Amino acid sequence: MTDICIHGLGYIGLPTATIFAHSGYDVVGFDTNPEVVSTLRRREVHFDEPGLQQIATEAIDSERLKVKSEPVSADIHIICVPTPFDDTKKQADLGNVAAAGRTIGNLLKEDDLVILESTVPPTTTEEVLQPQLEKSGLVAGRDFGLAHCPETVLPGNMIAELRENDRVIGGIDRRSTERTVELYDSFVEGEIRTTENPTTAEFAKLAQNTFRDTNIALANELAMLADEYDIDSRKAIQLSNHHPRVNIHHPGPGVGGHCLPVDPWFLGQESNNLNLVSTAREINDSMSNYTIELLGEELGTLSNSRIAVLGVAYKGNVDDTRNSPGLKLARELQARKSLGVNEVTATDGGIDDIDVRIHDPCVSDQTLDLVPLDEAVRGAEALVLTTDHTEYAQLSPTRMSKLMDGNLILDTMAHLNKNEWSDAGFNYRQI
Ligand SMILES: NC(=O)c1ccc[n+]([C@@H]2O[C@H](COP(=O)([O-])OP(=O)(O)OC[C@H]3O[C@@H](n4cnc5c(N)ncnc54)[C@H](O)[C@@H]3O)[C@@H](O)[C@H]2O)c1
Ligand SMILES: CC(=O)N[C@@H]1[C@@H](OP(=O)(O)OP(=O)(O)OC[C@H]2O[C@@H](n3ccc(=O)[nH]c3=O)[C@H](O)[C@@H]2O)O[C@H](CO)[C@@H](O)[C@@H]1O
Repeated sequence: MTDICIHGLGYIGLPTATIFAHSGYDVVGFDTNPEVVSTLRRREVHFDEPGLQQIATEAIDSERLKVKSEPVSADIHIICVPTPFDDTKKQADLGNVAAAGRTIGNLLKEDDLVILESTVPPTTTEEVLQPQLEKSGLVAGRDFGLAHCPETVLPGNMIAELRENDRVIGGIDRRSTERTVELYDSFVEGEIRTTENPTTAEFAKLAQNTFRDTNIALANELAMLADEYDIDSRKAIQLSNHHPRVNIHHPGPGVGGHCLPVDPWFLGQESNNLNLVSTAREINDSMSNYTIELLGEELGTLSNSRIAVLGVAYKGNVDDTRNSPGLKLARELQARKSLGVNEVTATDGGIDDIDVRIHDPCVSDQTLDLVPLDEAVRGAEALVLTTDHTEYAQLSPTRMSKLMDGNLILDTMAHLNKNEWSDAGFNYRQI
């Protein structure tokens, strides 16, 4: 008998399935993507997450975790499916959550427990998922349990955070909440806090990411302002942060990933009260334009320039390119070529024929036209560092200088050693 069926074996579902298996449960991991299933059955993890390959393989080898392309009946179902943002409707796309609900509804037995882990707009558990489950004829709260338990792990540190982070759990009734707390208590070392309903748990999760996104927007605005005074924004922010009640985040090339650029929109998708939050989103989204402005300022013109964009993962040491600032920058520079935009110099109305080459040591996506480092850098007038991969901290300015035709390095994450690059003859700029 299967104790737990996990629906969706991506960045969240696979580590979760693995940790439950290691906690002694019999777990089936179900994914609708056959490639994910076959890759995992070969004992290969289809994305980079430190430490996961080993513990996932151990869980599969022990047969505590079975990977399947069909869902199974189980006492507990945990939903970890994607919840992308539909940019045209400006709403969360909850199609995967509804589909998982339908699938589970077909398998549901009395006294089962269903837990939604995916990040969703407030009310989703009760208004989108519950009706799908109740198509089974069973009633939530009476015949089966239902709760939201949002995931808060940080990519790159997931294995530790799965155990150590605090959790918020909101069931549709007290018994659903208690059963869910008991389940997570088997491995969570942080505090488990409960809410009176799933909506509060949904809201609290979104508020965390909205706080971070809005804080980064403030840092980005401060960076643009500091530049007007010709001062180092990061030093100023660092000094500010010595105050016991100030904690400003870091500026950068924009905010990427599957969560921060999306979750603030979920929070207010039905509301007219999203003001500060939506402005913050716009500021963070505009950082690619600001980066292009800086490039134009330093190069004089972007026409016929060659630019190397280093880093298309959305942050350092991960392979995830979802909403990546580096990729957005590269695509916007490339679009100027095809559109014939020449706003930066605005002198001759000609075409910005920009040769943009992109490199990333952690990303292997064949569709992105990535090139080896030397090929990206050779003949470039400017390097733009958009991801703080550890590997990039080892770049040799002397070697880069020999390959390049120009001497501009735009270090959007302040990841490199400014003195070392300046001493090597670079015009070093950061955001
Ligand atoms: N990635 C993160 O850092 C992170 C952190 C916290 C919360 N979350 C949230 O967790 C959820 C999952 O995100 P992710 O990054 O793991 O996504 P992902 O795209 O990496 O993985 C989701 C998996 O679900 C599968 N899937 C889609 N529909 C399915 C269905 N109906 N039944 C079974 N499998 C299905 C997909 O094939 C995919 O393999 C999202 O709501 C996300 O916002 C993500
Ligand atoms: C509240 C919180 O911590 N939530 C985390 C977040 O995980 P994440 O990987 O998306 O988060 P970040 O590491 O913050 O990166 C996001 C982007 O912001 C850029 N950035 C970051 C800090 C900064 O000072 N200046 C920046 O510019 C960075 O480069 C990157 O592009 O959401 C997950 C899913 O909900 C959570 O589970 C996880 O806890």
